[in-house]
Amino acid sequence: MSEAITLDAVSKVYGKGRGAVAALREVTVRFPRGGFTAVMGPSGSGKSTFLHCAAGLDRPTSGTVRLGDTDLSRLSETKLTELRRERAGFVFQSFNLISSLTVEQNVTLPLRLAGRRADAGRLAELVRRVGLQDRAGHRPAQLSGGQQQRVAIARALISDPEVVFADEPTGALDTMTAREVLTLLRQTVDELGQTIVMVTHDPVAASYADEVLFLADGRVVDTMLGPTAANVADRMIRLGAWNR
Ligand SMILES: Nc1ncnc2c1ncn2[C@@H]1O[C@H](COP(=O)(O)OP(=O)(O)OP(=O)(O)O)[C@@H](O)[C@H]1O
Repeated sequence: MSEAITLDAVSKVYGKGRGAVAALREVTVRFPRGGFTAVMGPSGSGKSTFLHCAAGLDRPTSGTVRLGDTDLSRLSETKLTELRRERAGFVFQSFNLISSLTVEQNVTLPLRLAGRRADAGRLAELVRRVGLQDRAGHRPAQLSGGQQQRVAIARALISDPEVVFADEPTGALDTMTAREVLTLLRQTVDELGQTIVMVTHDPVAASYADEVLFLADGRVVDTMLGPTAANVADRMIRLGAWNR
């Protein structure tokens, strides 16, 4: 099968009765292997819920999520945790590094949690790829925000995951640093064939993707191939994303 992730009629309802909120409504999407997809939409449109359901961090109320051929709804919590650790990588806005561990120890943590050892060659290659070969023994507090996010990217890639989920990966970075991080993500797609799904509110960040998925009110309302920042911004304005 050529899809990395498939969502079929995925709905997510928070709460019950009159207070219930439908955060996702019958969302059906296929993410191709080796593709870089950005997910955008106004505040409250369901982006985080979408990412959490797609990544097996949260369970849909109905519908099916598949990673490769694996139906996530059939997995126990333990199996789901294993799947996330071994077959997915995560990059968050706030880096989520462990402050007492060095760069190399942070990068290899997912493997060690799975009881596996890092291949020394692969670790060195990844640390070099993210430009931190001179910082391998440093701790996060000794690094800039951009460097910390590059550690997080190497950590996301160490298990050679089928997909990397990125949640506002440049949200805490200045413009220049954000571009370096986005270029690095783009290179992992072009050079390693990595699949990336990235939630962002930034049209410039979205322009690094192959395709943009626009959510509004829990539904996919549009897609855009070969996005430019200007086209994405225009579409977001028409969705009322930045109305006050
Ligand atoms: N744990 C929860 N309990 C109740 N409602 C929730 C919960 N999480 C999200 N929601 C609601 O679901 C809807 C979608 O939220 P979600 O966080 O997925 O949107 P988003 O597009 O990521 O928003 P933002 O851009 O502001 O982060 C919103 O109406 C939100 O209030």
